Amino acid sequence: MADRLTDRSALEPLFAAGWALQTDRDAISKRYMFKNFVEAFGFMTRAALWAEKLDHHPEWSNVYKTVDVTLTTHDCDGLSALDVRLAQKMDQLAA
Ligand SMILES: C[C@H](O)[C@H](O)[C@H]1CNC2=NC(N)=NC(=O)C2=N1
Repeated sequence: MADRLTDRSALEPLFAAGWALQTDRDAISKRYMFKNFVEAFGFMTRAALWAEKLDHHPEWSNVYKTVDVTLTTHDCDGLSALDVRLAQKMDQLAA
């Protein structure tokens, strides 16, 4: 079971990389834009395998070449270190 993130400084590099805190819940979101649908769906496929490996899963949606991602930890009802890890991994995969 993941613990709620107490050291919020871990989020600063993610804000610099385009992630933002949601206003209505303890969650971070980012919009990824790709060249086309195949690039967007390829990203989702690779991210899904990492999500499964980390046993931590995104809330996300895809329209054509746009992927909207929200990360939070349902088990602790807020952000945990797992969200930071998955956000970093997704940024690597999208680069
Ligand atoms: C039983 C299972 O490991 C848990 O329910 C995991 C699965 N994936 C998860 N993903 C996310 N985002 N939050 C969770 O709390 C969570 N819990």
